[in-house]
Amino acid sequence: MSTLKMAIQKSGRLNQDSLKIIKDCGISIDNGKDQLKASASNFPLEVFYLRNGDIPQYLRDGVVDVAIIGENVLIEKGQDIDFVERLGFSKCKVSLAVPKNEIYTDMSYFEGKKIATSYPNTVQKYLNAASVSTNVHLINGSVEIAPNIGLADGICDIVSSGSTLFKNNLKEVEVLLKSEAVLAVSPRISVETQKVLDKLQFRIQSVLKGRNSKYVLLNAPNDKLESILAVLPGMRSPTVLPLAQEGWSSVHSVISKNQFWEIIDELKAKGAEGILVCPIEKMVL
Ligand SMILES: Nc1ncnc2c1ncn2[C@@H]1O[C@H](COP(=O)(O)OP(=O)(O)OP(=O)(O)O)[C@@H](O)[C@H]1O
Ligand SMILES: O=P(O)(O)OC[C@H]1O[C@H](OP(=O)(O)OP(=O)(O)O)[C@H](O)[C@@H]1O
Ligand SMILES: [Mg+2]
Repeated sequence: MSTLKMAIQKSGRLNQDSLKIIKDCGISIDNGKDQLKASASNFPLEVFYLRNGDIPQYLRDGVVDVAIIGENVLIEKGQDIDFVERLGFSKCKVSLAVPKNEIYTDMSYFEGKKIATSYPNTVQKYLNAASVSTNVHLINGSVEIAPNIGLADGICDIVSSGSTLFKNNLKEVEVLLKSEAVLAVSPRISVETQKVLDKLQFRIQSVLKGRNSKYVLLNAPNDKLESILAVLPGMRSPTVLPLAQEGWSSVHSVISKNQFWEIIDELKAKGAEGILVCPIEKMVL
């Protein structure tokens, strides 16, 4: 079997969650701190620790077969590279921001002005779509400081909680895109290696489904069973087992994290008792 070469970020925001998802797929890698490359002992996988910004080019050249990377970086530097899975972590936006006390109505604000950013292509595309002519100034870090030191009138950078903007007296005025970590694939992946990727992707999907679901156990009086079962989805349908105590049943089901609290409230209102909620490690449908 051929070996799948995967790039992950060497250090930074994506590193820990990328290693965690590989681990949760049951794959053991030696992630010694100073190594730039590591092999899995129980799956045909090699992991390369690289700078996030360099990864699109490595994918394009086929130096690596797949990568865990922010969708924002693909949009900026790898429009020709597809991704096959959204991974549900490192969620953020790429936004334009201006000093807090500026009056902002629309994109015409930026006409003839200067924007500092690490995302020049993304910004330029947005400016073109709005037919605004602006000077885009590339800087690689600490972008939010630019307006305060007179380097630019506005900035375009990643926004998550908004606290970096707040601390620098800036306000978000346009959201250019929303992003999360994705599994990107080299256009040069071989047919043989694609088979290994399919296996890995199957595992990743099982892990993600598990992360997005909870296993719920509860006790229900038999006379209320029907209405309780009506709010429970389950994988196929809920499991119902008799309790030792006459007139009661134990109900087991799987609930999506998104609907979780609504369903729990409804279950309680309908007479469910002793509700237990457990994490799901993996889910294979
Ligand atoms: N504050 C944040 N909240 C959520 N996700 C973020 C945040 N900042 C960055 N990200 C996501 O994590 C990715 C990596 O960000 P990070 O700042 O660690 O690396 P970088 O400096 O852009 O890249 P490099 O590895 O080239 O140094 C970004 O491309 C983005 O997708
Ligand atoms: O909206 P917030 O939650 O404040 O997050 C946004 C900040 O996070 C990122 O920087 P990071 O902390 O990764 O530092 P960096 O500039 O060194 O990459 C990004 O470049 C923003 O500055
Ligand atoms: Mg950063």
